[in-house]
Amino acid sequence: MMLNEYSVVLPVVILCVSLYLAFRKQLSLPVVGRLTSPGLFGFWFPGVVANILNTREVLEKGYRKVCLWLRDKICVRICAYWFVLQYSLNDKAFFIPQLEANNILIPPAWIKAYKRAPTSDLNLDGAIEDNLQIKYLLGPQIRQNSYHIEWTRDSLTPLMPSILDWLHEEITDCLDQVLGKDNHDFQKVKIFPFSLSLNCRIAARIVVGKPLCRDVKFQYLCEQHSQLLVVLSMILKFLPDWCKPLVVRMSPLRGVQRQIIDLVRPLVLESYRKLKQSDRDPKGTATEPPEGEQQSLMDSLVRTAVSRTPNLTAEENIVHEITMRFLSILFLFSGSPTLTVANMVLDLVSEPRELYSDALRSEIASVIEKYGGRWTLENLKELDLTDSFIKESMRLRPAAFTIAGRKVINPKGYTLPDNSATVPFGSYLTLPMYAIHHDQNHYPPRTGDGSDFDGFRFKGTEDNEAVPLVGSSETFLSWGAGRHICPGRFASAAILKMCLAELIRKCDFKPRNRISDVTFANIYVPSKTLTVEMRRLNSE
Ligand code: HEM
Repeated sequence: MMLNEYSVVLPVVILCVSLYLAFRKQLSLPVVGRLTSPGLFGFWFPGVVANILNTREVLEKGYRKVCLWLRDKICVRICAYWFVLQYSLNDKAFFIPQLEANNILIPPAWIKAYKRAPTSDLNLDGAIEDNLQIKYLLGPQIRQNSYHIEWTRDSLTPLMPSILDWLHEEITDCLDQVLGKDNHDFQKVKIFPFSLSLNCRIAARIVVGKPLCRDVKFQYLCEQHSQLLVVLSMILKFLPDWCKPLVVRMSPLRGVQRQIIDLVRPLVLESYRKLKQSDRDPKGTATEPPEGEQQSLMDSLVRTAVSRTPNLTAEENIVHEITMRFLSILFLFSGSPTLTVANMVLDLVSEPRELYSDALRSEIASVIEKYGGRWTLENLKELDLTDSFIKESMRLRPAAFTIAGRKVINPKGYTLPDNSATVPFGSYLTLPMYAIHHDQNHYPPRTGDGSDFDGFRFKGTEDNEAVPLVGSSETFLSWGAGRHICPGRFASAAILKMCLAELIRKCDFKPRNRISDVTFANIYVPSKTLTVEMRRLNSE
């Protein structure tokens, strides 16, 4: 048999990783996952790989509960502790051995204490940096000076009422592009790429405005950039720090960024020069909608950047800084909002039409008619069924299995709220969102056919108040939790509602079965090749 370099390198890599895992400092917490006992060399490795491939099953195993009656019987409790491996609902943390670090799952009972933990102990930036590698891909300033959070809260959200018309226009134009303006035949649309392009358009319209957001080359570059960030962050995660810049330089990323910078430059410079000439609002907040052809929030982004970065004066540095900030906002839109739009359309076509589609269509038609064909924040608030439908879709199909990940950055470690263990520096803590969202004690199945999906469960009834889409709670964690809860959730909820309303108002969909989603490690996404048959309605 011929020996090649792989037959030598691969066993050495497996041996090194196994040795590292076997001798890594062990936690005194229960372990959940396959083949997790550190036996002979190499036995950890398949266990860790199995945990990556079966994250959902492993997490559910750790969360699983016995019925409350059994839980109260002490002998069953002891047996359950040792044999059934149910931790979260017994108010215990557990950990899943992974390659990069210990991944500790916090039980729901500790969420309040978890949210209050000081940032000097548990830190989001550390978790983001390790997972998304933003420092290497978009530059260290994005998280060191994260003024886009302030911009989202103080400019984007308050200006939503004035920019809804632009976004409405963009959704319509995107549908024209995908389905054709006058074509009323059914067409197969790949739902994930469609959703990605719609969300990239929305982000571009907000930040760079028209006409650039309509430029086909610019649209292509934005979509390519968003996808490159996902792939590269996954690769960089497993490489040593010293070679990361090299890998990024060898990838197409910098080339795509350079082209985007060239296209965005004139807009940034126009806004910056305007700002220098005016002495308006030095605090960097915007209270009025922008005017003029460009119709974007570029002015407010430049103003926030300049007020939060006093040493930013050279024009070329400003161009680079603002483009990178735009690309991080674009990345935010190409993540959860893209998955949510794809998932809500898939839920719409796969759930019984008579239960949801018809009711949503008539709610949307009556609201838009009442307000003369224009969407406003006020009339979007009247879409109670639409609000609930999107929330149910987000509940059942969150973008990840766990959420609110934090890294332990205190060198002395972090002591768990029940004092059961001190988790060492570098570990990750996170909440088992998927398992909480799928817990039938919080969310009973639909009456009638027992399906998990109950699209109108969050709407108000005579006995219960509505639970709005933007709301976050210990049983609905899609927007995160605590001090880092998503600042874009108000803008995002309005945009999601308008997207679904416009899709339902303007299109007809053929029903289809929802085939299983793609799961890998913590990721849970619809398949990129899934198609939905849709056509423009004649009345439009
Ligand atoms: C479906 C849509 C969205 C979902 C489900 C979502 C969810 C989240 C989650 C789970 C977090 C982390 C919270 C935590 O760790 O506790 C987050 C953070 C964040 N989101 Fe969103 N998001 C969405 C859309 C957006 C949009 C459109 C924007 C911006 C324009 C945005 C801006 C941000 C920012 C800036 C942060 C970081 C906050 C911080 O570091 O303190 N999000 N989002």
